[in-house]
Amino acid sequence: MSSTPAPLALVNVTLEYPDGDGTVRALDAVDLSVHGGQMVSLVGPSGSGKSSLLAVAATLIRPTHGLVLIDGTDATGLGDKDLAVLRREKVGLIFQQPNLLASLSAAEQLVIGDHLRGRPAKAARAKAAEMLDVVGLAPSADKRPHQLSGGQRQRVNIARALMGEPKVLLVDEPTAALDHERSESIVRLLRRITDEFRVATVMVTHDTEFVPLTDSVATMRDGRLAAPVPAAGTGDFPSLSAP
Ligand SMILES: Nc1ncnc2c1ncn2[C@@H]1O[C@H](COP(=O)(O)OP(=O)(O)OP(=O)(O)O)[C@@H](O)[C@H]1O
Repeated sequence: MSSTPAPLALVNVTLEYPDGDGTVRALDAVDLSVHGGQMVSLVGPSGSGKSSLLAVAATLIRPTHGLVLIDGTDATGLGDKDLAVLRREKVGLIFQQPNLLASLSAAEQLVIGDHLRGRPAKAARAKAAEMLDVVGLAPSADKRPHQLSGGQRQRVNIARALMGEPKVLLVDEPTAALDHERSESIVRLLRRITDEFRVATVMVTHDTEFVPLTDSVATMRDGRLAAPVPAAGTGDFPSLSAP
């Protein structure tokens, strides 16, 4: 066993939102630990707390109680500035909608936010080229969003999330806007990235057919998270062993 801390650990996390005179408990004593190279599917009915869990893990929302450990650092103990740095350096976020800027090329989408990391422009451009290559988009580096397919735009989104070499990748419904074939290739890409970069990945998904491509599946219900179970055998996925 390695003594390296899990890149992502939520310990007894509770999140309450104000609701009229009372509160809604969106997360209720959630424990989750994700290791480098591990990909966890997060499933559960609408309103069960999946987006809340991602937002807390991303340090975008502070939990009401509990600890959020990112690469061993307790995010709940940090001020806003340090939190922003931690997020930028350790966490990659991939939402359903790529949110790309219409006037920028694929490469420019990756470079534009990168100056906040203090990387020189030339190195940022080289990193962007490298990451576009990782997601199979090197030939499209100069294309703007309208010249790319939905799947390609999602690949740009993924490449952008990798620019800071994150330890944690949080992915919210990455295939919601895509057809079956493109959805499968996006989940396979996330699987490969998780393996190659040894990142700790949590993917919220409604597409349970892709769950077997991940290592384990954790189910949310009413803000409570059941302990993850192995994903293998949770669905019929004949092409699972294909590269
Ligand atoms: N900003 C908010 N203010 C008040 N209540 C909220 C807020 N955001 C979420 N909630 C409530 O918290 C609970 C969990 O919501 P959350 O969006 O995390 O669930 P979800 O599983 O992601 O749902 P979906 O699959 O529909 O996206 C729900 O009862 C929801 O109504």
